[in-house]
Amino acid sequence: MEDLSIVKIGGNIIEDSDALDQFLTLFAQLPGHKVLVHGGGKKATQLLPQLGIEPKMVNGRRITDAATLEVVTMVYGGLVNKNVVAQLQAKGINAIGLSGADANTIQAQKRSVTEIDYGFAGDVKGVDGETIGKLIHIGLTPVFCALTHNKKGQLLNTNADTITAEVAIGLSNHFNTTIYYCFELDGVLEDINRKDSVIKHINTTTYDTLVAKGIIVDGMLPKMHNCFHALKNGVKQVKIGNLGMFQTANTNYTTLVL
Ligand SMILES: Nc1ncnc2c1ncn2[C@@H]1O[C@H](COP(=O)(O)OP(=O)(O)O)[C@@H](O)[C@H]1O
Ligand SMILES: CC(=O)N[C@@H](CCC(=O)OP(=O)(O)O)C(=O)O
Repeated sequence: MEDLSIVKIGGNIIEDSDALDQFLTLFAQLPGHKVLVHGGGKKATQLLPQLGIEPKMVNGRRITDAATLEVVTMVYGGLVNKNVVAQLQAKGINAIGLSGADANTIQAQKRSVTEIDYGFAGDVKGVDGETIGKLIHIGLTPVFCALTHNKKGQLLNTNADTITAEVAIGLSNHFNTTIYYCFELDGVLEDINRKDSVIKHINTTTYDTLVAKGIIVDGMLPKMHNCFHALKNGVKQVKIGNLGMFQTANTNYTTLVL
């Protein structure tokens, strides 16, 4: 099987035009088959109050009422996705922007209501790895936003880290997949105030200790959960850090192991 890289770009990079340009240059240089997934949660959180809608997050996931769904559809599927695609085209990459509804690539179901009603938030049910693989084999580079659908006409908002893990799992029957979760730091840090305190390897046991010590918190919690889920379901490697670092001999990033 051929190798394939799935790269997730974090919200803080999307917000900074210079950092985004640098990131997309590195992504364009990445050899072999590749897929990009982007979020944009930060942009949505900034825009929602300007439109009179209060942003609400619980455990790193957005409570998505009907008005919020309209805004995130415009931001993730429109503004962010189309800008990223246009910038990749300018760098010689034949990118194609996709939501999960496009070519029915990612089906999801509305998250069931337990003690929290997340509204139009979607849990992924299935990924059509074969169709995504065909797009890749005709020379296209898929760029996924954080939107899925339920195949009954309803768009759903799905965490971009989850989309990354599920698309990687769906492609693992067709490629040897490696996930790179990229954000503004070099990896998971032992001390959030010391950028050089990167933890090089995390397994499920050390993860539990890091959570118990309060070292891994906030957005890092669902990200790490997605990392282990991917490794348990056919993804070969998961790395967290900075895309520039992965392309050098420097190993000062975080590698997840089971
Ligand atoms: N131990 C840690 N090391 C690094 N980042 C951490 C850690 N614990 C929590 N974080 C937070 O996780 C964030 C990245 O996850 P997330 O909020 O999902 O952002 P993104 O959209 O950039 O992927 C970091 O910006 C940081 O604030
Ligand atoms: C359901 C849910 O939480 N969806 C996320 C999707 C965007 C995202 O994940 O963006 P980042 O990766 O930049 O955080 C949200 O609306 O914030």
